[in-house]
Amino acid sequence: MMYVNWRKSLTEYLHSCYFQGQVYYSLLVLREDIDNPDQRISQDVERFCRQLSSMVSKLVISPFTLAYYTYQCFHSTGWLGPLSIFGYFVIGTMINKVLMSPIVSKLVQQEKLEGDFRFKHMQIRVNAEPAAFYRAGRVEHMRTNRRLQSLLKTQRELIGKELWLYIGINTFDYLGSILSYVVIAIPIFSGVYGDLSPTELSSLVSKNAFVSIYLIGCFSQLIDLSSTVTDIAGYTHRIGELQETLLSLGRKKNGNYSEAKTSWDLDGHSGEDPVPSDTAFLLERVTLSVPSSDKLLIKDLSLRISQGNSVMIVGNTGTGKTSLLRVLGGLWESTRGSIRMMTCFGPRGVVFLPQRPFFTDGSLREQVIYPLKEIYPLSGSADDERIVRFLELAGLTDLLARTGGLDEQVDWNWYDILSPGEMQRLSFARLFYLQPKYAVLDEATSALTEEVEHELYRMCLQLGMTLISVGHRPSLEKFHSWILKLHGEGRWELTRCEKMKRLPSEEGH
Ligand SMILES: Nc1ncnc2c1ncn2[C@@H]1O[C@H](COP(=O)(O)OP(=O)(O)OP(=O)(O)O)[C@@H](O)[C@H]1O
Repeated sequence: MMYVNWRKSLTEYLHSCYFQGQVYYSLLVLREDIDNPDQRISQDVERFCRQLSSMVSKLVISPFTLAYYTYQCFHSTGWLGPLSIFGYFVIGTMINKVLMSPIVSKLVQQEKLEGDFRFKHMQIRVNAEPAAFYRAGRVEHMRTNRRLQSLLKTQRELIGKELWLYIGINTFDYLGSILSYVVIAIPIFSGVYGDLSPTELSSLVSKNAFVSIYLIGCFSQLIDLSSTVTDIAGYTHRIGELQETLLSLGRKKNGNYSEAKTSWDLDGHSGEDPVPSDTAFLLERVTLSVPSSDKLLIKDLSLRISQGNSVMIVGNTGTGKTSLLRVLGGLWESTRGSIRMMTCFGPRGVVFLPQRPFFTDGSLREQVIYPLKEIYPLSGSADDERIVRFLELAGLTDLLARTGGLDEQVDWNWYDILSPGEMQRLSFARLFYLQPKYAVLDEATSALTEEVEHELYRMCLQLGMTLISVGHRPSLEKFHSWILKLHGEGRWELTRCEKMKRLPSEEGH
């Protein structure tokens, strides 16, 4: 029995070494993740602490059990027993090391990809509303799936490699059981136990009985399996819940916005309702309340937003300016009245610049052309020139140098390396690139100076966009034909803006 315990102690020790490797690499990955502020850190810290306490307990106990059983083994078999067991496990360790090395690097890769995948999820959760304004569902789905696929591929490779390690560990377990018989056989056949009766001898041998050792092993495997089954049951439950939620959301889909309008239209067909081509939104007696509290924001608003008639929405904080844009974008439903969006999302229709700029992962080009997956409508150097020109117009020439080119794959988080003003400038570069007929700007220049704001708005008008903007500065009024003032509690006021007329003469300067 003592040989068996010996073997177990050494196996445990080897496992703890392997475990130590895992923990060490977890630490490296953790450090890498700290560079990217991520909810994952708290989970990793928790996991790490659990692993660490388990490892420390094993490392503390192992030397004592090793010393004790070495002595016991030496006592009953002489030097031969401990030496053969040590030799056996040294060979085992060497083979295990060969099998473990590729696993450790794969494990690191898997942890990194898992972190990237979770980070992407977190990014979408945090920026759900801005992403929805961009109708970026499909493109973000594609990008997230790409990360998931590479994570799954690495996990499959890891499982393949772990299989060989487990085969190795089990083989050593099995051969170790036989070795325990061999070790006890040596003193028996060399006459050390010559004075024992056959009954006493058989009881000595039965202490190392192979079947009982293996049976215990089988039972512990079964017990291990039950924890796996518990995990699977938990995951299945969670996935079931998610599926039910998605199904119920699908059923509740906003009737005012058809499937065609949930994505961007690049061909210019809105697909339904033959309507005056110069109208973007038609609101008839719209009443709008906050969904969660029924707080009345706008009552009986009728408005037609058509080409050339830019509208500026003003009002105090919390009066419902952004909420009105949410309704226009189909993110919220109105309480009463009808809202018709008569154009499509995208370059031929309307593009929203949400209050919080939204950036995805990827190169500078991907930020500018977002949420398009590919450049549009030009390609090659002509498109590069356009992008560079629009970056210049947005005042971001230095960004091109910082990123090292339009297509340089950067692994930074765009939110970390851009100032709020630069984020807004980059959003405008995107808008210039997409050149929609209508641009909905929600405090899109709040972090910029009046001069820069003037330049950016002037450029929008030069590119033929009709603006629907939310803003606080009176200096913005001159870019709009109408001012919609929200007073709160449902009250509003629509006035014609005379200042707009002065703009063309200014452009001459
Ligand atoms: N997602 C939400 N869920 C519930 N209530 C919300 C949500 N977003 C905003 N509100 C509430 O709706 C009201 C109007 O908010 P909204 O964002 O439209 O204000 P706003 O006029 O754009 O203000 P600001 O000038 O600060 O941007 C506020 O009382 C706000 O607390």
